[in-house]
Amino acid sequence: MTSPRTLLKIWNLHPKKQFGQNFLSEPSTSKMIISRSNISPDDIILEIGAGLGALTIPAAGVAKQVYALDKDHQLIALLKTELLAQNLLNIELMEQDILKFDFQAFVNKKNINQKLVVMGNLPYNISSQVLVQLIQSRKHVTRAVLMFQKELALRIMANPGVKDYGRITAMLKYCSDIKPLATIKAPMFFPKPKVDSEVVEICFKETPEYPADDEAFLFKVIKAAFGKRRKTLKNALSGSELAISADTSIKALEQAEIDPVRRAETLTIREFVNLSHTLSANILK
Ligand SMILES: C[S@@+](CC[C@H](N)C(=O)[O-])C[C@H]1O[C@@H](n2cnc3c(N)ncnc32)[C@H](O)[C@@H]1O
Repeated sequence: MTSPRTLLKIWNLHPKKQFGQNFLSEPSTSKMIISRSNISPDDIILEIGAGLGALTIPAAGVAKQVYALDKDHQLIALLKTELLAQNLLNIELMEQDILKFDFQAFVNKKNINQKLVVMGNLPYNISSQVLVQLIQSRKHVTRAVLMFQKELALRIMANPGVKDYGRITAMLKYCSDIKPLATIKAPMFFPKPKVDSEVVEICFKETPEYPADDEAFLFKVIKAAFGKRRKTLKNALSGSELAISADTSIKALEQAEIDPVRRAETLTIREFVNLSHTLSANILK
């Protein structure tokens, strides 16, 4: 594999900071990630941010099919040429912004009748948005193997009671199991980022352990609760876009057996689900 630095130089390109372009530069790192990802020959992969193909090419060596998207028109042109030269037939490149990607329309168009495995070394600036999008589209996704900046990876794996536990942590806990697969040190990328990265596997559950009657409302409650992190739950909820009074907030919290002066980061998923039920009952009254 030609190094990212050389390849970009040949094409007279520079890494684009605004697209979070830090490319994996060691083939052995890519191989290790693919091997820990446990891809099977039946898997259909959707890769977010193909870049120069560091994960795309080894993934295609194992999976049935890889659909790889990137927003950068110039990188798509570069990678298309590289893939043609290598005669790789089970990769389809798509010039596409993941934040505008419609999973339902995609599986319909490609006539895909199985859940996708999502992969990606995510651009750091859109990592959280992509996670929310995956949670909302998870009926099409069996699992996701994603690389994040270490700090975000630690946040999404945090447990209730610690500072790192936040809105996306709680949403993921509701519907998935997460485990770390590998730490990738900053010098393994070109250009070298300031921090290390972590590869994590997010396995979406068929059914949540504590299913909410209305998942969209549960996610609104979680967002409201974490909206004002330093406030107690009664104040965070009543001052939020749920537009409820302090009385309703206290009543719903008490009915869910949650002390109104607790803070969002102390709530388990079970408590969030109960709270979404008591809040909705009080709002509908
Ligand atoms: C961190 S690089 C990873 C590249 C490659 N997968 C690797 O590991 O070397 C992130 C890639 O995502 C692409 N990207 C950035 N924003 C995107 C978006 N909104 N939608 C799709 N791709 C995006 C960038 O152009 C870049 O190629």
